[in-house]
Amino acid sequence: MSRTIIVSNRLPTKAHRTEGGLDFTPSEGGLATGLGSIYRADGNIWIGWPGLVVEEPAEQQHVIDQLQADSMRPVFLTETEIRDFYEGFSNETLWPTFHYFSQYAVFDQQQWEAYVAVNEKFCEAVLQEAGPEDTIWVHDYQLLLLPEMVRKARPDSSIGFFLHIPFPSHEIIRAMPWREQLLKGMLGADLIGFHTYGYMRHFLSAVSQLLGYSSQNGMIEAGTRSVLVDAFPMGIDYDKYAELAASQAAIQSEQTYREALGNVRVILSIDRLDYTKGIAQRLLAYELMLQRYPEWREQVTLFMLVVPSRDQVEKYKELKEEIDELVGRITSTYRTLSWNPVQYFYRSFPIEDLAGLYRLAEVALVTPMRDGMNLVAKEFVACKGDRPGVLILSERAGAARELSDAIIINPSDMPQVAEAMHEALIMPEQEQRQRMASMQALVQQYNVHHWVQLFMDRLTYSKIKQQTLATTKLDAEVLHEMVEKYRKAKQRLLFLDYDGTLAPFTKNPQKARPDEDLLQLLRALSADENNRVVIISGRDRSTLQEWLGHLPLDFIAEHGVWYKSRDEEWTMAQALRSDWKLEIRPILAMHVSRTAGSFIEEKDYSLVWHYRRADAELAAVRARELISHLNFLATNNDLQVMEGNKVVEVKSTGVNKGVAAARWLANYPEANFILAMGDDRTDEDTFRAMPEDAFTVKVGGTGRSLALYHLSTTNEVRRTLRALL
Ligand SMILES: O=P(O)(O)OC[C@H]1O[C@H](O[C@H]2O[C@H](CO)[C@@H](O)[C@H](O)[C@H]2O)[C@H](O)[C@@H](O)[C@@H]1O
Ligand SMILES: O=c1ccn([C@@H]2O[C@H](COP(=O)(O)OP(=O)(O)O)[C@@H](O)[C@H]2O)c(=O)[nH]1
Ligand SMILES: [Mg+2]
Repeated sequence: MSRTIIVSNRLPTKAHRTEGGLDFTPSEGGLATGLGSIYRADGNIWIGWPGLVVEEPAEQQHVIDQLQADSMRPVFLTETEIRDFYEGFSNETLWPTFHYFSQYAVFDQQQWEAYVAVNEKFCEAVLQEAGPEDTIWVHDYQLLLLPEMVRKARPDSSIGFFLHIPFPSHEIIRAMPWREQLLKGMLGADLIGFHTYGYMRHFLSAVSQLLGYSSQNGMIEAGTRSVLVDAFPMGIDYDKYAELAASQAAIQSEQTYREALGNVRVILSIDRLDYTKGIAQRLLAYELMLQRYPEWREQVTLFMLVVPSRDQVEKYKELKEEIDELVGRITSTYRTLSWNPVQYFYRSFPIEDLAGLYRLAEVALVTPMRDGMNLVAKEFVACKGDRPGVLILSERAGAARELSDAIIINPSDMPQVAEAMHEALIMPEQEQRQRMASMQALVQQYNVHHWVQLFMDRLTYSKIKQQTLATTKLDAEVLHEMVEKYRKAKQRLLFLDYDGTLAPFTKNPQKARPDEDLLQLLRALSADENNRVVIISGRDRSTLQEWLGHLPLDFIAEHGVWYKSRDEEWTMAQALRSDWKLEIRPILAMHVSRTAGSFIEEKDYSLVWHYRRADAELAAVRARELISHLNFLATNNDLQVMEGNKVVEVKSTGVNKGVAAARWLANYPEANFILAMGDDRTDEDTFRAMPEDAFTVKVGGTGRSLALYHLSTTNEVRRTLRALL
C-alpha cells in the first residue's frame, strides 16, 4: 500500500529534558498543529527533528521508540547543526528574506554549507523510510533543497512540496546568494504548493526571471521535467477545535479566566515570539487606542500570549526586550489598583486553555507584518461557536485572502488598527454574528482534511500530466507502422512546420531558405495526388510565397492569419486589427536597444522579437522581462504573447496553429492518414488539434510534448518523410 511520508524540520511532538529524564509534548507553530492531527492515518509517517539535542545513543534509542509508537521518525541534529542550519540559515537568512525583512538577513557561507548538509541528512532518512510506491511530502523553508535531492536518488518518485511561509517578490529573492540552487531544489518536486495565489505568482516569476523557465497554467517547464505549481490555503481541523471549545475543560478554563479578569472586555493576541507577527506594533496601536478613547480604560484588557520561539537568534532576543519594555511602559502608565491594561504571558499554553481563551475573547487581534497563513485567526473562528466575536486581521496574513468578513487592517497603520479595536468593541452583536457565521462556513468547509485532499489530487494530476508530455522516439518500428498506414491511405494530410522542422535554424532567419534537397522532397510529396502537404508556419506569407510558392503546397502563414490552398489566392481567415502595434512596437524597440544582437520582425498582424543572435544568458533574462511586461498589456488589448524558439511574438488572441489546423481538418473529413510535425511551443497547439490516430512528431528539444513521438533533428525529419515516398 502506498503511504505518505511527511517530512518537515520540526515534528509535531517535541522532547524536553526534565529531572526525571525525557518528556514529550506537542509542538507549537502552525505546521505542527495544523497537520498533527491527521497524518497518522493509513500507515503514514512523519520524519523530522524532535526539538532537542540528543546525542547519547541510549537516549536516542529512547526517543526513537517513543516516537515510533506514534508513527514518527526522528532526525537528530547536533548542536552545531542547530546553530548553523536551524538558527542560522533557516531562521537568519531564509525566514527574514521570505517575510520581507531583508535588512535582518545574514548571508554566511558556513551556514549555507550546514543547510546543504542537513538537507542531505534528511534525504538519507527519507530514503531509508520511503518505499518506491510512497508519496513524499516535504514541508517548508528549512528543506528547500530536499525535493531535488530525493529526486536524484529516486527519479520516478512522487514528491510534493508545500511552503508554509510567504514567497516574496522575485526582486527580494534575487538579492540572495544561492537563489538558483534554492529554486532548483524546490523544482525537484512534482507539485509545489503555496498558501495564496500571490505567493505562487511570485514563485513563477522568480523561476522565470532567474532560471529562464516558462510556465503555462501553472505547469513549469523545468528542463527535462515539468512541475506543477498551485495555491492551497491551509485549513485547520475545524471539528477538533469546535468540539474542544464545547468541552468541559474549555468551559472551565474560560470561567477561570473570567473570574480572574473580572468584568472587562478581552482583546486576545496569540503568537510565537516573532518580529513578523507585529507584536510591538500591536502594543503601540493598543496604547494609541487607550489614548484616543479614554472611555475604554478599565473596561478592556489586552490578553497577550507570546510563545517562546527561536530564542537563541539575535533578532528574537532583541524583540523580547522590546516587548518587555513596551508592556512595562503601557502597564505603568495606565494601570490602576484594580485593572491591568495588558495581561502578558511569555510561555506556551495547553490547547484546552487556548480554546478557553478563544471562547472568552470578544476580539482577536491578529496583526502580523507578514504571515504565510496564520492559523490562530482560523482557530478563533472555529472556537466561537454561535457566540459573537470580532476578528481584526492584517491584510498581510495569508488568511486575509479568505477571511474577508474580518476587519481587515494594514498593520503598519497604527491609527487604523486603534480605530479597528474601537470599532470591534462597539460593533452591534447582530453584525458580529453575521460576520462570524460566514467566516465559520468557510473555515469549516476548507478544513485541513480538504486541504490535504486537494493537494494530493493535484499531485496525482501532475503525475498524469507529466505522462502525457512524455514522447517516444520515432524509431524503425514506428516508422514501419507509419509507412504501412501511409500506403493504404487514400486521403493524406501532412502538416509540416518550417523552421526547426523542415529547415535548420540560422542566425539570420532570412538565410533559412530551402535547399535543393528540401525542395525536391516537398515536390515529390505533393506530386502524389492523394496528398495535401500543408506548410504550417509562423512566417509571413510573402517569404513562404517566395521560397515555396512555386510548388503545389498548401499554406498556413503567420500562425493562421493567412491561408492559401494549392490553386487559390492568399486569404485571411478572419478580420484582424493591427492598430495595437503602435503601442507594442516601442516596447520591443526598447528591448532591442538593451539587448545587442536582437531585432524586431514585423508581419501583417504580429510583431516578433528575435533573440537568437544575442548573448544567450542576457537574452533569456530579457525575454522573461519582456514576456511579463507584454502579458500585462496583452489582456486588455485582446493580444496574446507566444513564445517560440528564441522568439517572443505578439498577435491577436484566437490566432494560433491549433485553430488553423482544426479549420483545415474540417475540410478533409475523409483523411485517413494525418501527420503533424513541429518543433516549438506554437506547434503544441497543432498537436492538440489533431485526432487521436494522427502521427504527431515533436522535433528537437527535450522531447517533452503533447505529440506522441519525437525526432532530434531536421535531418531525421527529412529522412522520415523520404521513407514515406
Ligand atoms: O519550528 P519553529 O522554528 O519553532 O517555528 C514554528 C513554525 O512556524 C512557521 O509556521 C508557518 O506555518 C503555518 C501553517 O502553514 C502558517 O500559518 C504560518 O503563517 C507560518 O509562519 C513555520 O513555517 C514552520 O516551519 C515552523 O515549524
Ligand atoms: O501556547 C500556544 C500558543 C499557540 N499555539 C499554536 O501555534 C499555532 C500557531 O500557528 P500560526 O499559523 O498562527 O503561526 P506560526 O507560529 O506557525 O507562524 C496555532 O495552531 C496555535 O494554536 C500553541 O500550540 N501553543
Ligand atoms: Mg518551428
